[in-house]
Amino acid sequence: MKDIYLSIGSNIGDAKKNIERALELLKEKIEIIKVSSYYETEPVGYVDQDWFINIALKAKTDLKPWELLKFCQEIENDMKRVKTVRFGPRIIDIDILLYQDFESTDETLAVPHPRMKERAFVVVPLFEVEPDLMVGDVHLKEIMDRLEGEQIRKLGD
Ligand SMILES: Nc1ncnc2c1ncn2[C@@H]1O[C@H](COP(=O)(O)OP(=O)(O)OP(=O)(O)O)[C@@H](O)[C@H]1O
Ligand SMILES: Nc1nc2c(c(=O)[nH]1)N=C(CO)CN2
Repeated sequence: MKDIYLSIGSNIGDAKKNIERALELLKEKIEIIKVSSYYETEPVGYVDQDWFINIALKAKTDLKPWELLKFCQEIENDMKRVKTVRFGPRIIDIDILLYQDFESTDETLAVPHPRMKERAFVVVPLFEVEPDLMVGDVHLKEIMDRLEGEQIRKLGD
């Protein structure tokens, strides 16, 4: 079994429920080890949209990297994700952040996720799940300390 880290986000409808549904569907093929708190996060990239709810999780799986991508995309499709503008609103978005020590720069599957280090909505929940994580040769704590001031708060705070 390989260790994997995923990021999940939603900003349409009941975002928390959408994420809970995605977690249920993910459990069919991956063993979830730890899920972060739910975070309300300022939209990044395309700002004229509602805030997101984001989480990160650690899991174990026997799926190969591209099988995992396909599985995540099937869940997005099952949940009727409709593509609009780039970085725009979505019912559910599941990104593969890390897959054991696998590395790829392929456009269809880039791992470690190429934009994860600059995104507080990824790094803050991930830090909660695995504070000692290394991303390549950089400690996640160092990445956290370098983040710009993008707004993020735990749901309910
Ligand atoms: N690590 C990865 N996890 C998920 N999808 C990936 C990854 N690397 C590349 N992709 C590809 O990205 C494509 C577009 O994904 P998507 O529409 O979710 O992008 P986005 O969420 O708008 O942007 P971002 O990738 O910056 O989060 C997918 O078709 C998928 O093949
Ligand atoms: N806060 C936040 N902003 C985003 C998100 C997201 O999940 N959370 N996803 C995006 C597309 O990848 C673009 N912008």
